[in-house]
Amino acid sequence: MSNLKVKEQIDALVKELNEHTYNYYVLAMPTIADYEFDQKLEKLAGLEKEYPELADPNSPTQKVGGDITKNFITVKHKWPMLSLGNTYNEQDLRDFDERVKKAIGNDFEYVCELKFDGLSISLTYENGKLISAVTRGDGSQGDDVTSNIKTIHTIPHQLKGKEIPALFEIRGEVFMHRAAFERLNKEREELGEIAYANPRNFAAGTVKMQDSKEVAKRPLDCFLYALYSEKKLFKTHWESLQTVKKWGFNVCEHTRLSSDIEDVFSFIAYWEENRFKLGYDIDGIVIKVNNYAQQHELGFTAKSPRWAISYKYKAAEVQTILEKVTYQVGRTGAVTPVANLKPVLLAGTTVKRATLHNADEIARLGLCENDTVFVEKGGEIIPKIIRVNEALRSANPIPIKYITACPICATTLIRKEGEVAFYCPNDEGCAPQIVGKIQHFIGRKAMNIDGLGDETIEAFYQRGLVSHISDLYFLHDKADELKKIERFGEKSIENMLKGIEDSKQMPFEKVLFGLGIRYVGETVAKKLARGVKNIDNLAKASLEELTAIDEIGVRIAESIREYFSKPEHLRQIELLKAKGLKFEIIETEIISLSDKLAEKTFVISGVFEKYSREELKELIEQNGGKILSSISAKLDFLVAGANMGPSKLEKATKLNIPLLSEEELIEMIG
Ligand SMILES: NC(=O)c1ccc[n+]([C@@H]2O[C@H](COP(=O)([O-])OP(=O)(O)OC[C@H]3O[C@@H](n4cnc5c(N)ncnc54)[C@H](O)[C@@H]3O)[C@@H](O)[C@H]2O)c1
Ligand SMILES: [Zn+2]
Repeated sequence: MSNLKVKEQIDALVKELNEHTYNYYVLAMPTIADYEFDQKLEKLAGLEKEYPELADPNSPTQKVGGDITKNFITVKHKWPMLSLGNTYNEQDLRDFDERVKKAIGNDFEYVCELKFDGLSISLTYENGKLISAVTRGDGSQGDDVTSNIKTIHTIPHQLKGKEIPALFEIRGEVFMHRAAFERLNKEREELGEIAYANPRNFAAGTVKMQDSKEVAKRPLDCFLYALYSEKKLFKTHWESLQTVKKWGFNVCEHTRLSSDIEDVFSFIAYWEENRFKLGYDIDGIVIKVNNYAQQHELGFTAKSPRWAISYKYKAAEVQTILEKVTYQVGRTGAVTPVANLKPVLLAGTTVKRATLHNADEIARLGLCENDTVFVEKGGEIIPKIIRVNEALRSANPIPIKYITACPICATTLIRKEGEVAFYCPNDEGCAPQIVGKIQHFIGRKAMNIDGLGDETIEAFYQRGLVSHISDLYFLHDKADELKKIERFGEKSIENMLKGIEDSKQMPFEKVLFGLGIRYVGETVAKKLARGVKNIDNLAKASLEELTAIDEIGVRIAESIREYFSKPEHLRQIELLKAKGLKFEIIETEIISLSDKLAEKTFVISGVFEKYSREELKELIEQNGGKILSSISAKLDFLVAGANMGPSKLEKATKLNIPLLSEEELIEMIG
């Protein structure tokens, strides 16, 4: 090959891999499988080795992938946070073992650990107290996400015990249990929000959120797996793991000390079989030379330690036949295609269905009727179709055509610009949408109506008793018809009617959430309720007015405008109002406590320890102060908490605006 050709190949690979790295770490939306990514990376490394003079110093083989955001303070790592070399096969691992032996002889042990599929975090403890938590970032510096990490229950804020070193760093992996992922992702889907592809992406997205209160609502966990300190505390990694466990850290129990590579292979084989029984995802195992002095002897490459390697599992996959594609219609009208498969055993469970996400996915796969497809069960709970086995395709394949009309009500589907999902716009006449909306309204997080369940709503709808939310409040006139429903006794009817009556006392924010406006989830409903005070203000608010409210973006604002443009929605609201539901917030009247802050203006930003932002706002107003929405020369004080955006800080400094801590503000009020 000519040098020019090689250079072209290297450049193309560098460009492609950098794009994938961006998709993976920054967008959290990889477009190729890890295995394929790693194959390409290996190919690049091979070319660079053969033609070192053509290598690009910016090559992804030379640096740790990751991102640093502008939303957090950047912190330099005391010890770089590196990646790990990886392999997918036995021979590579034997080669690794040989390299180690060549360097340090035969007298050593390995520690085998699970390779948790989350994101790495570095925690620093001073005098037993957690003082900072930083992401890997680009390996030499990362984001300070301390207040978010403090919401993780298994990470101790204060260590107990005597022999704890004054200063040390401990590293581990933040992840989300599969069950929590499934539950939260389902909630997101129901709200019409984009679902996360897997628990790792969900965990990574959560750690980088701006509001720690939101982070606290999403259950994350963390396993610790490496200790760093200036002083030599232990001789071996194994010893350090046993000890940090006693200090109160969560160390995974599935860790093994192996005296040779054969034992490592049995650990690998065991977890290849059993990994799906764990409540969380792993993507392989990690093997580390146990003795620290030997680790030191082996050293590092630019990107990873020479004393450790990961053995990654290829995602479990199997071939089967696509029997047909069916379509589900959700509460918001979104139509989701589902692949119905010839049942097949995969990683211990029988798979009959696989998600197809949307029309683009069907096109990407190029699916045809009766295709033989490869189904993969990665970390994800719902298996997915990876690709088609084209060799087994019939001579005249018929491509799967995404439906153009709703499978339930036959209305022509629409797709909004910039969105991937098709919708059935017939929200007033399409059964799953009608039933789904009422089910959402009565749900635990919305109106929480006692004595009513999803199946009852379905039965009521079938009998023509309800087709709108407001119909629930007319049920008391229909006692005779209710009695005719099987297994629906007098007592149940009474309970239900009481539940419905009681729901009239639910606060505005719950009613607003219950209406099921697309993108208006629980938290958004709360912010809106506080921002607009009542439904009439919301109905007439312009896009600008809506987006001026804390955390309300254009997408949500547009969805609200659209909701109120429909006469039927307005009619429903009038009916519900007439029935006595709450459509305005009960102002916790601003009780004037003092005028100590009179004529002073404040902006509150960041996360606070003692009070929520809302509480601080209330305190300021009760003492005569005024809240402004943005930093300008007019501003008197910036009340600054943790995790405040650096750009805000910069602006305030430029304009010479004094910063106040939570305590200082409280002191001012006295
Ligand atoms: N599909 C794509 O588009 C794409 C793009 C970029 C990267 N990737 C994937 O990401 C990988 C590279 O990511 P990486 O640099 O984070 O490497 P890695 O994830 O393969 O290995 C290093 C990481 O493993 C984690 N880890 C989990 N358990 C551990 C344990 N017990 N001990 C030590 N570390 C443990 C740590 O977070 C550490 O940072 C590649 O192998 C590739 O498959 C995929
Ligand atoms: Zn429909």
